Amino acid sequence: MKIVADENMPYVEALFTDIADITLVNGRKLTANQVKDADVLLVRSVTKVNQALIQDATKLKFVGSATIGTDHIDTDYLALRGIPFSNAPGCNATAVGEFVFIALLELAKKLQTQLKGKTIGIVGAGNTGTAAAKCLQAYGLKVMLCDPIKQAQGDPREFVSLDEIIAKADVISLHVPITKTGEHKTWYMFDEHRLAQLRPNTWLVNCCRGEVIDNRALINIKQTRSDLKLILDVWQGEPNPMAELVPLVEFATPHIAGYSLEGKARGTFMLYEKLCEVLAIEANKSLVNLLPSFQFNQLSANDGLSESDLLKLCRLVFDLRDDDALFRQYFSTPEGFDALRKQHTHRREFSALSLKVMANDAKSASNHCEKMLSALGFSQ
Ligand SMILES: NC(=O)c1ccc[n+]([C@@H]2O[C@H](COP(=O)([O-])OP(=O)(O)OC[C@H]3O[C@@H](n4cnc5c(N)ncnc54)[C@H](O)[C@@H]3O)[C@@H](O)[C@H]2O)c1
Ligand SMILES: O=C(O)[C@H](O)[C@H](O)COP(=O)(O)O
Repeated sequence: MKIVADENMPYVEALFTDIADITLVNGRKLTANQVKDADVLLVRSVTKVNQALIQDATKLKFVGSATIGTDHIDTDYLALRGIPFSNAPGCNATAVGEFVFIALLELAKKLQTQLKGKTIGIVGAGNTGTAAAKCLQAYGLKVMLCDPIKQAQGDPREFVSLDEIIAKADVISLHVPITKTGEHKTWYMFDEHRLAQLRPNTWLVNCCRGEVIDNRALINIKQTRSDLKLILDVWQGEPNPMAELVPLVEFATPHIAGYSLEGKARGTFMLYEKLCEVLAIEANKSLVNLLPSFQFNQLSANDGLSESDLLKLCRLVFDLRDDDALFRQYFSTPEGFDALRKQHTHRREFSALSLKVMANDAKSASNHCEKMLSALGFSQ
């Protein structure tokens, strides 16, 4: 049996060697010829899986994408061919949630202000939006959720409209899939008109898909609205972001919000489990055994962490400034965007770090700080 897999999918060899021969390929440049004798195809978001790619792959019995998004997959064509498909919903939600939290702490630091006290609007309350809300609420921030689809499905959480988020939130973070049609389409959800409605000093975060914001309109509005602050992990036209936009952005990263080591491992592992199910074989590997130990195993923190202390702690698992600096230097070089993603030093999730909080006051041993760090996801 032959598995063709994206070379940027970690742990493929560790998980699939016992099942099949593995050929690793450049996912962005994958050709129909490379796939034609594959039994299994494992991709990431950069590979368009459609009729043109797989029509000659007559032996194909499974396609997996180690991603949350499925906009690169022609699922109708796969269904027509009767080829089972699985993505990896939720695999990198924690990574995205922590990315948003850390990026906002970084932005507050850069602007010499505080994140504490701000009201956050989350647009799209699925896996990643919920994970972001969890971190932000753990830090005591007021979070508003907008998700008309979940609301209509009877999700018991409280929801508000997008207009209310735009009118009331200090920070807006986007967590929707890219959809081009229908009542809730998200393509250019933030077009010229919506961008013009943003309140003074709004912080806008996009780590879902670039085309949810009209990037040309964003460039135009930033020319006159320096009060708007931007954190962009995703870009219209990847892998070629609009060069004029990058200097206008406070933090710029190459679509790596979901790139924690845990998130990537979870994505590959979910496909491993699914393929075992499809092939009716036992899944005898374990996810825990894949992950290396973290270099900072256990730390003690003093009670009463300031926002600045909290950011220092977060930087131990992920220092966003490194990715931002590399992005500005290399995004416009040939293949620079993809190289930055490939060479991204996989960060860990908060759970990799065990923290013991030393109470300043013996009476407050079970203190607020300990609870907050635990709710953020740090181990204890
Ligand atoms: N930057 C990254 O590294 C990264 C990582 C993971 C996911 N993503 C992207 O983020 C997207 C969201 O991921 P997820 O795991 O949260 O997906 P999800 O499917 O769990 O949640 C998406 C939510 O958006 C809601 N939604 C759809 N249209 C909406 C609209 N018009 N207004 C408000 N809400 C709307 C849906 O009802 C759903 O609850 C993915 O589709 C993917 O494109 C990016
Ligand atoms: O949709 C997703 O899951 C994310 O966008 C994912 O992080 C994309 O990463 P890629 O598959 O391109 O490595």
